[in-house]
Amino acid sequence: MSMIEAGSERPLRLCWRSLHFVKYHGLGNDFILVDNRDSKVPKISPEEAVELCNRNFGVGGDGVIFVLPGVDGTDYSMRIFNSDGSEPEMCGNGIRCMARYIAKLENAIESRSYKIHTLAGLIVPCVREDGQVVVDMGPPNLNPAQIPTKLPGNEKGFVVRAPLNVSGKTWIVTCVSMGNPHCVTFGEQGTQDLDLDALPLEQVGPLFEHHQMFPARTNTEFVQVLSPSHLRMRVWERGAGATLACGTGACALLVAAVLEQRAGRKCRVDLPGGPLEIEWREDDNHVYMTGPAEAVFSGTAFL
Ligand SMILES: N[C@@H](CCC[C@H](N)C(=O)O)C(=O)O
Repeated sequence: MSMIEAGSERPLRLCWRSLHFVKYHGLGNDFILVDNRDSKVPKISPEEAVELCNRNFGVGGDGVIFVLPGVDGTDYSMRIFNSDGSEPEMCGNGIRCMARYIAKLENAIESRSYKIHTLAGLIVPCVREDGQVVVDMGPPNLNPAQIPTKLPGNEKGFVVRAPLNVSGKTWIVTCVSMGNPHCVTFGEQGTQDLDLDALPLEQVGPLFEHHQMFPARTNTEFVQVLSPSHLRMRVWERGAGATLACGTGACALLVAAVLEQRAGRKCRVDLPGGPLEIEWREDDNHVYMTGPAEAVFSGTAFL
């Protein structure tokens, strides 16, 4: 028999199982981290992740990240469930948090790199002694079919400065995958600069996320160019909504800014939660992200 708790649609559980977790954040993009090294299967379901991420009825977070055993010679594997229960291929702020968590679990006392298998391929974070984490995010993918987007590529086959009609307004967008899909815009057609503070993100964000041109939905970065080495962004994340930071998004916007000849290959990217240093190196075509990741608290959740 189940009873309904006052003020919620949730049945009152008469028995439950417990789950140890550690809460981390990367510039305010916050995650519930689970030590899942004893199993190849995540300890909780996507539905339970939705409950855990609820900021009133659960722990609260933008996602749940699992530290799983490595495969094919990697040290570990990462899987993540967004706060809506969907599973993205990669998570930039999240992998910095995971690297710090692994260093804690291993009682690492010096700088250490980890080979981590993800659904986006091999990602290599390095925890520095100052606590900053440098992540080799791999190469960007500009192939429209693999981003994926239905927007047509230009003469080089890339979606760069393409028009996208969003509820009657034409935005100019560049699409990049960092293992997960990103739609980057510097503003509407015919406008010079995007006023990020005036942007109605809660209204316009979902229109991009669920746009028919993005069969797997998309993360969307709205960008202001402060200088050729200094960018500012707000983000509407696929499966999480408006977040304070998006690491893969910061990488995608740097690539888009270079392709649109708005910035150089090494930039400071200001997100609402703080700055990241992003570099798209010509020698290996990889994107590198440097930023913090902090543990906030640990606890036991009841499921
Ligand atoms: N905030 C993350 C991105 C997490 C996944 C994203 N919501 C998606 O569904 O692709 C980051 O820092 O990259």
